Amino acid sequence: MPRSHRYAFIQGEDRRVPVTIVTGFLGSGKTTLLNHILDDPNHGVRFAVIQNEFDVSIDNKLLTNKVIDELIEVTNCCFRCSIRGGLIKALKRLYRKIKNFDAIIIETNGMSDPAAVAQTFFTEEEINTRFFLDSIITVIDSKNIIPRLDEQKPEGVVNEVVQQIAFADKILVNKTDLVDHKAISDIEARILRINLTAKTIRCCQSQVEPLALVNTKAFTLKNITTRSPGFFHREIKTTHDPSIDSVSLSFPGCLNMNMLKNFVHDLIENLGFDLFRYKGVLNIAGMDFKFVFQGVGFIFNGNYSERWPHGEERKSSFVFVGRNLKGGKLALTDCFLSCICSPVLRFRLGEEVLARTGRDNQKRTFLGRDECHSDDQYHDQHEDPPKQPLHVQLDQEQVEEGWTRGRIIKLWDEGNPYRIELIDEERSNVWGPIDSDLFVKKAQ
Ligand SMILES: Nc1nc2c(ncn2[C@@H]2O[C@H](COP(=O)(O)OP(=O)(O)OP(=O)(O)O)[C@@H](O)[C@H]2O)c(=O)[nH]1
Repeated sequence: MPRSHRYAFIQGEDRRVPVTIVTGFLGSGKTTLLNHILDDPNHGVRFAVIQNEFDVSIDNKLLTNKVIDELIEVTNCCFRCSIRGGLIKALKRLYRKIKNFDAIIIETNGMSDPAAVAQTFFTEEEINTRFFLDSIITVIDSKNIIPRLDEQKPEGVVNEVVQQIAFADKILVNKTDLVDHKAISDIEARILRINLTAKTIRCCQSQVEPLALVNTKAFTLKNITTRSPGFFHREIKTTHDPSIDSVSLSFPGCLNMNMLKNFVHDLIENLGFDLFRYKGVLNIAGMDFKFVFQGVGFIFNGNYSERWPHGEERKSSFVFVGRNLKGGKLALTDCFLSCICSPVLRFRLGEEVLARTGRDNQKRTFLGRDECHSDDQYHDQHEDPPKQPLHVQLDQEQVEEGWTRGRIIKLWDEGNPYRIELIDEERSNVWGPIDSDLFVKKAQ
């Protein structure tokens, strides 16, 4: 449906705007759902989106090029605190623009209590006159949900995942591609034990027909007060699980991609399951494109995305949320900061150097010529963001003795400080991954 033919939401006397709350644990697929709804050209609905972010704003950077009529970000002082105060302000800001959209989607931050968000629509008179709570949708990650449900919390601390399921009107059992049928049935049985009335929908990549989710009037006071008799009088608790913490930072400077690969690889291998969610946008030395990464547990995803706009300060930002990060908190920040490198290199274009290629001149320490792109390919590739998945190659243990004379033929080649043509029969090309004597040194 073309966007000029608006979907008629207003029926009868009720001219209020429907609000959908999307909740779900960290990394379950909420932003994926939002993107799916916003990308769908058929519904013709104009959306205002309110995103509740961690300390560092990264999610709106992941919602790139979307048709959003209003986007408001609500950043918490602490990633687990209630978003209510910020939400009320955001909704009031939307009063003035109410003609610009047909529906609102609120994406909560994964650790929020959906009941606290829902209460806003009943305790604030001003909000209740213009908006109504249409439904609470909880997205769950089929791969990780069971251990999260089974987690033993300290006395008085709520299990966020149980809360999110308990208050849902619809539950999207997402990431079904990562589990088998039996696991999905087990998950649905567990959901039923917590919430008897919510409709469950199995999906992959949060692919659910948008109009089955928005303006369905699935939220009813009868349901919520049956599930939670104290809903209206419920005190919003902010008792946090002390073992869950977040680390975030935004900092200037450019990062050496190869150092970063080593560090991220080790980090994920060591902390694995306890890393609930991590994401970031990084400024990689020698690259004109932002490197966007995100992950849940052991599943890491990273790629170059859009070009850094002219005039925008190139900064790196990241956020990690997990269990028992405390000890590693400083180490985590330090590791990122230790990957900052100087964009000014020690050697110049054309200069002769010694490249560390390994014993017997195997020349495979960095990169064989066949794997390097020709200059034409390089330029072609840079019209679009280069696709360089973050996977780890550099292992100091594997670097054997052996140096080969070569000539620098390119500076900052795909995140590597040097591309070197070796002076040998094959004239092989290798990358100098870090500007250090460990890898590239002055020719004698
Ligand atoms: N394999 C698989 N991956 C998925 C699926 N849905 C989402 N993902 C991936 O899971 C990761 C987290 O997805 P998001 O949509 O960002 O999750 P989120 O709930 O918004 O995360 P936070 O807001 O950070 O808590 C991303 O890397 C997605 O690409 C799915 O159905 N299958």
